[in-house]
Amino acid sequence: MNLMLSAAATDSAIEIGNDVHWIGAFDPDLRAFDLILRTANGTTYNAYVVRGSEGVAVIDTVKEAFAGQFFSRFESVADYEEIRYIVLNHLEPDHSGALPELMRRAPQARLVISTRAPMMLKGLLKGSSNEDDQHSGSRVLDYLAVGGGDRISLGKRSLSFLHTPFLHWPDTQCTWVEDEGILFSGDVFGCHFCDTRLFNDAVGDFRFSFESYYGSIMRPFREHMRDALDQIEPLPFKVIAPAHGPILRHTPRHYVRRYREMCGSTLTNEAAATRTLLVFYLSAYGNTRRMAESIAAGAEEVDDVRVSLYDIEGGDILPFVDLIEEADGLVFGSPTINGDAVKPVWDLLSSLTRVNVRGKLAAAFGSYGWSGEAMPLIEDRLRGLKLRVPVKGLRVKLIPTEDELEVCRRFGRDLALHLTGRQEKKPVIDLAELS
Ligand SMILES: Cc1cc2nc3c(=O)[nH]c(=O)nc-3n(C[C@H](O)[C@H](O)[C@H](O)COP(=O)(O)O)c2cc1C
Repeated sequence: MNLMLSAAATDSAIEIGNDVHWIGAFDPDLRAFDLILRTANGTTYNAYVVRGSEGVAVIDTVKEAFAGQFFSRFESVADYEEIRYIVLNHLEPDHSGALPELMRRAPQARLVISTRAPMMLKGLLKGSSNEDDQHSGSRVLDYLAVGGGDRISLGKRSLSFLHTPFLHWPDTQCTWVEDEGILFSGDVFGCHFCDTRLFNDAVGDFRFSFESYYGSIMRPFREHMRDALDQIEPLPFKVIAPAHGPILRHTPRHYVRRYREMCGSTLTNEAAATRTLLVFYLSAYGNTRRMAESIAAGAEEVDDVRVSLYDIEGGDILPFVDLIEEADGLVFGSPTINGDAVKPVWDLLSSLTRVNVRGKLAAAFGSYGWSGEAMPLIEDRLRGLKLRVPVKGLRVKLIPTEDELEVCRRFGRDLALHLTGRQEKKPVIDLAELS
């Protein structure tokens, strides 16, 4: 069966509840989303229209290139003059792309955004170049900013809002249609999976995509996710209508439960009371390895600190992401090769964008021959990732001597003491300056 052909043939709205329709777009050819997420069979941009006794509300739009599908589907169930509200659950361009044109077609409509959205609205619309768009852009700034618990009315039916910021943009919110039990959850519970059968009980198996979307997009914000789930779980929802992928009408609570599991603690750390310090390194000739071992040994001397030492040469770095998320301190060691740190270290540091590492303690070290760029470059990256780098990094020229290994041991001890808040006043000797 060619699922995409059937989609192309019918650009009409799909009913998802009583007077509630999906008017989104299918994008079956997309293979990489936002540069970071690979998709197996594309994605959908989900937009919806909710009818009340006094007009309709549109919830989200689609990516600009797919506006044709969106407008056709809208026109199959409503007229532009009927639109009272255009609700954007967040302003990301894949959901706001058709907004300027929709505002032009429905000049009476009021834009409804979260209280965190106005600061970004102007920035998103300033790209409009022709006069009409400029005009709609300035109109768009006449918005209604809503917070948690606020309500807008369509006569007998009303829409209310959940304040769920940072999932995954600062301005994200969810929209709740109580009488139908439909939660329009934005990107939460979404995934990149394109199947025109649209509902979770009708489409192919999309679990891999649901999980990887959480892992790449939502995971860095898991504290915010827990707050959002606290608000979502008590709702008597029958349908969850996310902004991408299948609409969850069959056992939607399973997906909420899965999110709760995924945003819980990833590990069972037997020594939960201790602080954890992870030391990652690579070493071609054993010099950085000797430094790593001495650093780990020094950290081990401090009570209540559990130290783990990992050689990341050639291995898969993904398993470390869970460990990193749970750890209190991270230390990275690399020799300098051709004026840089080596690739597995950069790969591991790149993977840190998948988790929230802000504020964790971090440090860098490594052996070098003459220029020694690796350590300062790693340190810069750690600071860029908003890690805390309280102890200056450590470099040893070529093979570490016993004295230099002793400095490494003190460096490790110093880091561990910082983790426990018991740091000593005396700073570690700066080997880079001695050599
Ligand atoms: C191919 C190659 C390139 C290197 N490039 C540099 C460099 O650009 N700057 C530098 O300071 N050291 C450079 N070195 C020296 C290493 O950093 C030095 O030998 C270091 O002690 C190796 O540490 P390891 O045993 O932990 O791998 C280079 C070494 C190799 C083998």
